[in-house]
Amino acid sequence: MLPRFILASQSPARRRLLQQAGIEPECMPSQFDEDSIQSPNPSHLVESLAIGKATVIAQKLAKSSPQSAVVLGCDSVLAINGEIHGKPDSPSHAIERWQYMRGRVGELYTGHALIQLLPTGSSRQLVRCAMTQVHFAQPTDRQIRAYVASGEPLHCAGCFALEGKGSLFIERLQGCHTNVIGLSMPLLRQMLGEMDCDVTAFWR
Ligand SMILES: Nc1nc2c(ncn2[C@H]2C[C@H](O)[C@@H](COP(=O)(O)OP(=O)(O)OP(=O)(O)O)O2)c(=O)[nH]1
Repeated sequence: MLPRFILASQSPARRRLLQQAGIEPECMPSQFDEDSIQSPNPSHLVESLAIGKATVIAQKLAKSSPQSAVVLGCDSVLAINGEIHGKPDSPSHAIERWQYMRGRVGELYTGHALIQLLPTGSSRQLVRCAMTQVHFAQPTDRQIRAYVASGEPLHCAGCFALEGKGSLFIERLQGCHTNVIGLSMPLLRQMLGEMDCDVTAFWR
């Protein structure tokens, strides 16, 4: 019987990454209050938020009958020149963000929290962070306005979708590219391995 893979996220991008890798997750958004955790350290921030999201769902599942399942929570932020940014607040905020980001290099951090629920009722957890450097191109103001008007950047922590129109404005990356989208797939494989789970066990 396939172990359950629970994605504690509403993110269609994260779900798509898993599905494209042959994992069909059960999506259970955590509704975790992301404002409840603040930190000047981006990796500490995203790891804390990721475990907060995963714990909400793991605790809900633990109340039902003991089962084997893994719960994955994630959180992504963009750090640029020491400032940490989540999703833009508004279209005008997204325009300002791009006018600042263009020509610069940002660091996209994604926290990953895995909680393994065992049939014995016990559980164990792992939290890791991955960082990818993002080299931004220099779109014109008109291009920035057009990109923001498309709506795409408004739902993304880095204010761009790497696999979408945003790809036009990213010169290059240094590090894992799926990490930028919201979930580092090689890191997921490594974390599952540390929990004695082979990622291929989730392939249908
Ligand atoms: N499609 C796409 N989405 C991206 C990209 N970069 C970041 N994102 C999205 C993924 C996440 O949905 C969002 C990061 O925000 P969070 O980590 O707080 O997750 P979110 O609040 O969306 O959902 P969650 O808290 O996991 O239920 O930005 C990208 O390159 N492509």
